[in-house]
Amino acid sequence: MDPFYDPALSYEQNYVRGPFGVFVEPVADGPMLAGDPAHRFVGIPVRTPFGIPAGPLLNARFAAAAFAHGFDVCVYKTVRTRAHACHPFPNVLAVHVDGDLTPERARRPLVADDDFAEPRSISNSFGVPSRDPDRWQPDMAAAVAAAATGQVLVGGFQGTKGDGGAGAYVADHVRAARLVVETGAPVLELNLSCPNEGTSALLCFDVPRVRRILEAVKEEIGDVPLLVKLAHFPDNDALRTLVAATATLVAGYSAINTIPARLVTPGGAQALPGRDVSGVCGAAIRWAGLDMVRRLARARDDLGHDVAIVGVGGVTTPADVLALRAAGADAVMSATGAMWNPNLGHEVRAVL
Ligand SMILES: Cc1cc2nc3c(=O)[nH]c(=O)nc-3n(C[C@H](O)[C@H](O)[C@H](O)COP(=O)(O)O)c2cc1C
Repeated sequence: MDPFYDPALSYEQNYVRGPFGVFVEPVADGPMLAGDPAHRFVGIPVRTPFGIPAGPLLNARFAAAAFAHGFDVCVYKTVRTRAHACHPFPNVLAVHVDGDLTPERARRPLVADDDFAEPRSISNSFGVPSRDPDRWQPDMAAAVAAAATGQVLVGGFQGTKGDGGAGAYVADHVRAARLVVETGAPVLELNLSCPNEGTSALLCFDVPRVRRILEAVKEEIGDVPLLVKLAHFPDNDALRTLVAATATLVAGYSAINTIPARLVTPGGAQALPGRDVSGVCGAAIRWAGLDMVRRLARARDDLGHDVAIVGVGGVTTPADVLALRAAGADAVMSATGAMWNPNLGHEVRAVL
């Protein structure tokens, strides 16, 4: 099936012309025939606690198509407080991993090309592009409005480092959160784990800084549920420290983001212009999403916190969704899997 985001086109071309494939075909029964919301997600009634995480849904047209095709919990691609350019093309490549992308395997280069065969793992390297808030706020509001009964749009955002030091960085997160709330998004998701920012030190591993940011954001947004997006934590003590320090400030944790690895062409040259490391997602990281959900669920139970867990990583089938739910996920999302199978929402509705 043709993906709804076309890797052969630039981010900008996808933004302007997309989505593609099944997502632009008419929907027979329409989203309004979704039936009664049988589940709750962070207190909100939803038809199914399944959808698409931050990334593939570039704007309101993509989000509306995802809702219409039965993805009931959808995250708008992460935005910033100011315009930010996309990394140079290409942004999505096929990545060839023989088996799981373990921490040990991720230390060696991976071959990347445009052969998107199954089992499908890909890399995405955008650098979290954003339009100016004047542009994305009305569009995010349109995405919020595209949700039918039993569906929810999550507003994805992150802070941007500037010249102003730690205080300004915290303030930028607060401003971003406020701008997202202004769109009417009923749930927010703060990305603490982008590996495509040109730094190996992901924000989610810096617990004191994360806590400072979350306290300030929480103060700003009050009761609007806030999710935070995490990377895979190899160290379980570090994960438990993060949960203990933040669980009273958030409505839930989404895990995982991509796993960074060095990408080379089949000939051994650097695969992407200007950056040698890129985030890998899809089949090869399924083990890591499952592992994080299990450990987050254990930490939640041991520490006695009432937080939601959103399982992400390598989900391509309804069986993958059920496995993450059995591991403790309250909701499940698929990026790579949904891009190449836009019918996955309907397939998951049949089992949840
Ligand atoms: C095209 C694409 C763009 C992405 N952009 C973002 C983003 O802007 N913010 C974010 O938090 N995660 C982003 N991600 C990561 C996904 O949300 C998800 O965590 C990751 O792809 C693992 O899920 P998967 O194995 O189902 O793809 C992106 C993923 C893809 C495929």
